Amino acid sequence: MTEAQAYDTDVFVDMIEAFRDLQATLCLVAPPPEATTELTATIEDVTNRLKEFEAPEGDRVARELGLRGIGHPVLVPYQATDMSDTGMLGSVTFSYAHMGSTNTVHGGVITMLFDDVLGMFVSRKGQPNSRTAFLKVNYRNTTPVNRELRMTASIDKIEGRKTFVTGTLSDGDIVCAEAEALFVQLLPGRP
Ligand SMILES: CCCCCCCCCCCC(=O)SCCNC(=O)CCNC(=O)[C@H](O)C(C)(C)COP(=O)(O)OP(=O)(O)OC[C@H]1O[C@@H](n2cnc3c(N)ncnc32)[C@H](O)[C@@H]1OP(=O)(O)O
Repeated sequence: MTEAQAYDTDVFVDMIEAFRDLQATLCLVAPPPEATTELTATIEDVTNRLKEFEAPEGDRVARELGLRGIGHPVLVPYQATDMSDTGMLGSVTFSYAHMGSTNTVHGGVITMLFDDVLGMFVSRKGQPNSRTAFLKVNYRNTTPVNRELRMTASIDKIEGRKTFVTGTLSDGDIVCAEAEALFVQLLPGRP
């Protein structure tokens, strides 16, 4: 993105934050039918207004790679707080939008987070243009929503086009989930 577009990116992230708040709030309410119908129309109005700004692949802000997890409406926003060539530390706070059973995070969302975080780390410190070949997640304990959790990622081995990585998600001293994954760098010319 150009410098002029960087400001617009910040404004876009504000909109995504507002959308995330909507998603989390939707998981907490029980509106009566009349209010639901009225709110549905309001959401449809917003969607139709946004459609006026549809853009070609490459110009879409949510797909801006540097913003992954933060500028994307579905991915989980996380912060990478420290990154070396072989390891990464980060933090993440899940919201009510990510809830499976009461106040705990849906397992599929945790797997999505690992795919995104480990994929980002492989792109930056392993081999760019890699895709997930496998991703195994062990759920060790339930994962709470609305609590800052710690993430780690590390590159264990690189063999040819293959980067083997592991990751953890912890609540203080409690390991919530662990992941191991293989990312394979695409052959030249592969879309
Ligand atoms: C800065 C901002 C960043 C931004 C960063 C953005 C981060 C985003 C992260 C999201 C990442 C995704 O979700 S990606 C989307 C989900 N994943 C996919 O859709 C991938 C679908 N699968 C594929 O496209 C393909 O199977 C590939 C690319 C994974 C591999 O195909 P290929 O290139 O033809 O390679 P292939 O010859 O089959 O395999 C190469 C080597 O890997 C091994 N291998 C391949 N698959 C496996 C497997 N499942 N389990 C074990 N080993 C495997 C082979 O045995 C071989 O080993 P050897 O004989 O060489 O020893």
